[in-house]
Amino acid sequence: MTGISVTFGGIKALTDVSLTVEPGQVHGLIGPNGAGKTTMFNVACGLVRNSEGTITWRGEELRRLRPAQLAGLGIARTLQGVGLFPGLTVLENVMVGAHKHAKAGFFSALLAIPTADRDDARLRERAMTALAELDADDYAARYPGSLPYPVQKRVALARALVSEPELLLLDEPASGLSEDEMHELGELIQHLSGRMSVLLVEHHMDLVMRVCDQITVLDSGRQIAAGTPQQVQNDPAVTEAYLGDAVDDTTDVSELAGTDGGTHRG
Ligand SMILES: Nc1ncnc2c1ncn2[C@@H]1O[C@H](COP(=O)(O)OP(=O)(O)OP(=O)(O)O)[C@@H](O)[C@H]1O
Repeated sequence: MTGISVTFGGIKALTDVSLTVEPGQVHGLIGPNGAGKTTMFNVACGLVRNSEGTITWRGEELRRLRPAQLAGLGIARTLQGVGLFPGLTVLENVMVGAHKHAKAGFFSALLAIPTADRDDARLRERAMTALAELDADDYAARYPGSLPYPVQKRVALARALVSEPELLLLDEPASGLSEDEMHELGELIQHLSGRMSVLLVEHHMDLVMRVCDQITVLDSGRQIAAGTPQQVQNDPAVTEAYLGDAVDDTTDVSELAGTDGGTHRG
């Protein structure tokens, strides 16, 4: 992504931000509240349109990226929160993520079209494999609403993984997780980077510093630093940006709590 700018109703949320997720690398996107991380992430998913800049994927410029195109491009994402379908079982939710691999497709399978039987079996197998990788296969027959939040997050991740993406976009995957669960998530992300690239938007610095190969730091919609975890940690501009945020947090943290990232920083 090169020279990305985004304007919301006259307000610039991003100004000339560039980042490249290299193959097989974990790229962290960090910054204080309201820095523009979610906006940049949403541009990468096709949920927000950039007013300037270019997105290049597999050597080709994507002129108009739409969320529905992602799977076909080999890109999968998880969003903040969980976003599972409450009326489908865990297994069915994950199968939705795999449907591009089936000839007839999951939806034909739901309609019980006979020719879909073989595809359905393949989908189930793939979905079960993804759930097993996330240690969530025991919950296959359960409904998401009956499961603890961290398990729901694992299922959402399984749904993203089942399409075997080349690039996985993760928006705050550690939110709501315990220390132990976060540690496991870190190990999983490192493990996954053996077979895909990862763009990680995350507030938990210890996780970011542990798993990322490269980090881009935003503040007030601008890129203020980029480099390895060590380079970024030693960058005075980064410390300064976070120090300012800590002061803000004491005043408006309750206002920010429970929002989905489209928050204003006083
Ligand atoms: N849909 C929107 N309409 C108007 N302004 C928006 C919208 N989404 C984000 N913004 C603004 O754009 C800026 C960047 O917000 P963004 O949510 O991308 O930051 P962030 O770094 O993800 O923040 P947080 O860590 O709090 O989630 C903020 O000033 C925010 O208020």
